[in-house]
Amino acid sequence: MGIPDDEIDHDLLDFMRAALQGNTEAPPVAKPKTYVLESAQYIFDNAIDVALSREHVVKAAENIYTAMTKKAYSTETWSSHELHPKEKNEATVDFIFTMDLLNFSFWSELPPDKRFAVEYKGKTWSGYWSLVALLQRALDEGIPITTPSYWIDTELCTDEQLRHVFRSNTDEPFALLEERFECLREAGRVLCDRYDGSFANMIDEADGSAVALVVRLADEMECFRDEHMFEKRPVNFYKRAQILVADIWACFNGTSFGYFEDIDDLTMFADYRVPVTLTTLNCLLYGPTLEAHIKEKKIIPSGSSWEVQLRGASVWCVEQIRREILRNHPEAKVNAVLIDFYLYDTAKEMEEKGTEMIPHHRTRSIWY
Ligand SMILES: Nc1nc2c(c(CN[C@H]3C=C[C@H](O)[C@@H]3O)cn2[C@@H]2O[C@H](COP(=O)(O)O)[C@@H](O)[C@H]2O)c(=O)[nH]1
Repeated sequence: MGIPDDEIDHDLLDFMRAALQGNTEAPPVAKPKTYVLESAQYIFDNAIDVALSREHVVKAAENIYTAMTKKAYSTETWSSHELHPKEKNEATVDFIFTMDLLNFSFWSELPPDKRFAVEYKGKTWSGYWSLVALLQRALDEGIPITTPSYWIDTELCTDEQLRHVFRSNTDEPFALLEERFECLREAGRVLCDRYDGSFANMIDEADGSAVALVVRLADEMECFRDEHMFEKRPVNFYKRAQILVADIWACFNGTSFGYFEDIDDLTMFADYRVPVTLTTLNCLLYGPTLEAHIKEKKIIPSGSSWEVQLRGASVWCVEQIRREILRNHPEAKVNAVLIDFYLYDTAKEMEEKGTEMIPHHRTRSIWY
């Protein structure tokens, strides 16, 4: 069986053919690569504690395609969420950067009325939405929490002030608060030193490539460098760098700041919520020891073999679902980003409905 077509570098092949015919023009600039999909395939091929069910992937692909089509699931869905910013301007670019800089580790072992929560617009928000709510709350209070130059202003942006921004409406503090402050400081320094204090300028530098922007984020900001070792090899997930670019793309409907020619090259975002949906759909399977560990809500250390297998298999599973959908529906407007968004929203809907699901895995880190 030959190499799948979408893994052949056609630019390189064209260049080699031309060179053989004596045409020695400058070679094409090598396309940047995140190596997330290669990492996911390597992890999956060498995993012993996770597996995929081909039969359920095929079934899930059809069900997901049907549901997404019925819901007309598209980039427009992103802005339909109540708390997501609606304006299509640079302030929204700053908002999304801040949001995805801090988009990690919201899980809590406390019951819903005791876990970290933010009251905003008459509702109580937890998880990812508590972050979006507290950013909106700070802006309403006149605190420029989405402005990079503010994050490095030691006079105004004190830890005290940040603790006020991240205050909870319960007794539980936000997880990894100090690490979040460090993310703001580091990103603030880089954006102010190199991009005139604006992520929009960094988007410009990527020149319409989502992959180049993800690579630039991981290269230039340690807090986006979601890289680990598995079986003696480096593996990349770049979850927050990828979801940042995806959120910009979705918010701006692929235009303006959200224009990216290679958005389809992004992968699923390896978090702790979507694997629950994949498991509930019986696509992602855990070995008995790992499954028992997850069901007992025991900690899985960041960077451990189990955690890397779980994240890699989730990315690879969504890739198989994506390929299956496009195999049966070549015209479908789906990519890993929209499938991922749909799976995350489905996880939240199932949670709301009290659907019986395996608990999400417990890893505490700044990566997701
Ligand atoms: N793979 C993936 N992971 C996502 C999201 C989102 C929210 N994305 C919004 C944008 C478009 C979508 O329609 C959503 O409206 C958050 N997360 C991750 O989940 C975890 C939070 O879980 P919980 O504590 O239950 O809120 C945490 O790791 C967080 O980083 C996503 O879309 N995909």
